[in-house]
This record gives sequence, structure tokens and C-alpha cells, in this order.
Amino acid sequence: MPVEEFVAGWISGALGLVLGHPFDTVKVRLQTQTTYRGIIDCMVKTYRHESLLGFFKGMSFPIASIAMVNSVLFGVYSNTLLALTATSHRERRAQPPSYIHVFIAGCIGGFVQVYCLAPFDLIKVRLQNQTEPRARPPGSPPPRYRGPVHCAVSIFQEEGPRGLFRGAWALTLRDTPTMGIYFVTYEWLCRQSTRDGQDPSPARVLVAGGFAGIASWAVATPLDVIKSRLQMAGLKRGAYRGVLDCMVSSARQEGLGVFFRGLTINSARAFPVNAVTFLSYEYLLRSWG
Ligand SMILES: CN(C)C(=N)NCCC[C@H](N)C(=O)O
Repeated sequence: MPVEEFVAGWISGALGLVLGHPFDTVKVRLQTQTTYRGIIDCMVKTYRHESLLGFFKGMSFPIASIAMVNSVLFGVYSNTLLALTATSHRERRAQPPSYIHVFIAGCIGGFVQVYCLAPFDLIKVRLQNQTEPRARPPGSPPPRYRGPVHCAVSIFQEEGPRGLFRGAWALTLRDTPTMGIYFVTYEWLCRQSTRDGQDPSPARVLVAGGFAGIASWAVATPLDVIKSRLQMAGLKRGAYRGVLDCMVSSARQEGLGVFFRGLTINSARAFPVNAVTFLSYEYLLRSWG
């Protein structure tokens, strides 16, 4: 099994992650807290209350973990395409795989990465939702979690081992089809106005990667809202009975618009993150021959 796709996926995931983390913090807060009037209000309050560091809360942990998850996604995707089409990454421009093969490989990559992603994503969401400033006024209560390890241990102790996989089912429903859409959009945009057999230019890779991110997140946002709520719900026992219950009670209480909460910020984040992810992934693999 070629491993360079896994390594390139890890490095490109880390680069994309640093760029996108501030957007991600605002998105998670908008989806799970009702104290903000919108993106700007959330950014202003976060900055005033927590300084610039507030936007980077919980980032060190995703760099190590979510970048590893990106490596699983790209590695499994590329190796599934190899199994389906018998072409390696460098042969695929000359012999492009069909879109159905790209879609299937993307879905399989998305499905496999969920089980690495679920505990890491849960910890990230819980840490991002802690709004206490770093320098706390004397006498104010400490944040519930002191950091990623403390958060993981507390969830394990309070909610059991299954607690670490809270929201995993919503994550599976979110990521399996959307990763298929992600890779199909990328391939389709790369192939437009690139001559057969040639590598797409860096500008085309950036645009194709950016729009692949936006297209997949547009489809993923409703289940992303549900996933984040189920992950936070572990703190309030018995809040939701499952994915469907969370969907129905969120829609009843807040209207159908709730499913699109975070869509604008998700799209603004998705373009630069995925443009950089695909550009670095493609160029690392090309430079390794
Ligand atoms: C809709 N979904 C879940 C995705 N398209 N995921 C793939 C993009 C991964 C990238 N690190 C990001 O966070 O945007």
C-alpha cells in the first residue's frame, strides 16, 4: 500500500487546519450557543472577552489529531482508487478514473476517517465552547476542562468509553456522502480546461480545492449542526435521544433555519482551508516523484 498519500495528507491537513481554525471556533459557537447575533457579533465578543487567542482555542490538539485524520482520508481515498482502477496517483492524469469510482473512493475514505475523527472532534468542540477568558477575574469559576487530555479523561469518567464517540453516527451520516462529493467536485473542476493527460496549474488546484470544500460543506452543514449539538448534549444528561430526535426538536424550537446555522462561516472557512490542503497535497506528491 503506497504510504506517501498518507504523509502528504497529514502535512496538507495541518496547513489547512491552522488557516481555518479561527473560522471553525466561530462556527462551533454559532451552532451550539444562542448568545450571539451573528458572525460579526461572535467575532467581536470572542475578541473582547478572550483576545485573539480565543479564536485559536483547542488548536494544538487538532493539529496532531485532525491532520492525522486528513492523512487517513487522503490515504484511504487514494488507495481505494488504486484498488478500483489499478492506477497510482501519478498515473491518474493520463488515465483519469471515472467519477463514479472517485465518488465511491471518497465515500469509503470519509467512512473510515470518521472512526478516527469522532473522539478528536468531540474534544475540539467541547474545548471551543469554553468561553472563559484566559486571564480569569479572581473568584470566577475555572473552565470545566483544563485541556485536551483532561477533557478526554473527564468525558471517559463521566460519560463512559462510548461518551468519547458521542455524535459519531451523525458524523458518519455527514462525512460518508459528502467526502464523495468533495473529491468528485475537485476532480471535475481540475479536469475543466486542463488538457487531457496534463497536471492542472497551481491556480486551478487552488480554485478546485476551494470549491470542493464549499460544495461539500454546503451539503454537510445540516448534519454538522446536529453533530455539534449531540456532542455538547452529553453535558446535559438526556437532552436528545438520537440524531432524529435532535433534528426534530431543533427544528421545532428554532425553525428550519437552524440547519443552515454556520453555513456562511463554514463556506468562508472551507475555501482557503481546502485550497491549501489540495495544493500542498498535490505538490508534495509531485515533488516525491
Ligand atoms: C464536508 N466535509 C466534512 C468535508 N469536506 N471534509 C473534508 C474537508 C476536510 C478539511 N480539513 C476541512 O475541514 O474543510
